[in-house]
Amino acid sequence: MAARGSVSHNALLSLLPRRAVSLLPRPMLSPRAPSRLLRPSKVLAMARRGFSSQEDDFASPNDLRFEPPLKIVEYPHPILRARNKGINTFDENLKKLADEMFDVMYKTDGIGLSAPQVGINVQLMVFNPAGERGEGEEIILVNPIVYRVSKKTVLFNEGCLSFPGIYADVERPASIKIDARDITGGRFRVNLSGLPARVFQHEFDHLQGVLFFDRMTEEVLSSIRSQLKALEVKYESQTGLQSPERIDDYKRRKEVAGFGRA
Ligand SMILES: CSCC[C@H](NC=O)C(=O)N[C@@H](C)C(=O)N[C@@H](CO)C(=O)O
Ligand SMILES: [Fe+2]
Repeated sequence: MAARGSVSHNALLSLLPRRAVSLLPRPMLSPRAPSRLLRPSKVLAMARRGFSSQEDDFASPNDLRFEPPLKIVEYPHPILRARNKGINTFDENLKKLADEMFDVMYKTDGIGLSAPQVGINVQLMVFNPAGERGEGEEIILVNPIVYRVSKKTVLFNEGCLSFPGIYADVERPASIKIDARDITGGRFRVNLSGLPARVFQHEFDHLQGVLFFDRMTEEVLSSIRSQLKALEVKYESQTGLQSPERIDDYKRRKEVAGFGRA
């Protein structure tokens, strides 16, 4: 296994099934607005600069400040719906943050974790589909961008660390092509399929403020409605605040329809 925090692009490639990926720019989904297809000229300019469309809104040192041990933020905390800033400082603090995210992910039996789930609103995710320290490969992705998803979709019974104990079916593309930066700031492109594609998409959604129940059918959503309400009640009694969202008043977010395709 590669050392924590230093998973290389090559390690990621060796882990995952891979088909040749064209280097030609293709329409890309912006992390700021996942449903928006960017113009090829804009994509090219962004690729040359090496940043996503959020370059005007990067995280400051203050945005990246954290106190270990990290705690998982649960639904319906508004942090999970807040905007997540891009990262352009690849320093020791970022490595420590990723390290701490792995710690809390393993402790809570997770296979992936996004920064907003630990209260840090930035474009960072970690995952290890093996779910055990010392097994599988630890992947860290910074400023990920999805530029292609497969037409083929698959159902999977998903759980989310921000919704403890709740599992339900979510349909997502079977495979996906992404651009991202690694923990040192190096850029790479990769194709994901199988469980890595599933975990990536779940975490990528978190980076857009999208939660797994936003992608459930009405029928599936009904099956977990009472559990979601219980979390809303728990939030209200713990914080003394009104829940910022209620499943009973739920209106599906337009941008999540069609897996981010306009
Ligand atoms: C299938 S994508 C799930 C990713 C999720 N990450 C953040 O919320 C996650 O790790 N969820 C866990 C509840 C999970 O899926 N855990 C595994 C291993 O225990 C499980 O099979 O429940
Ligand atoms: Fe989640």
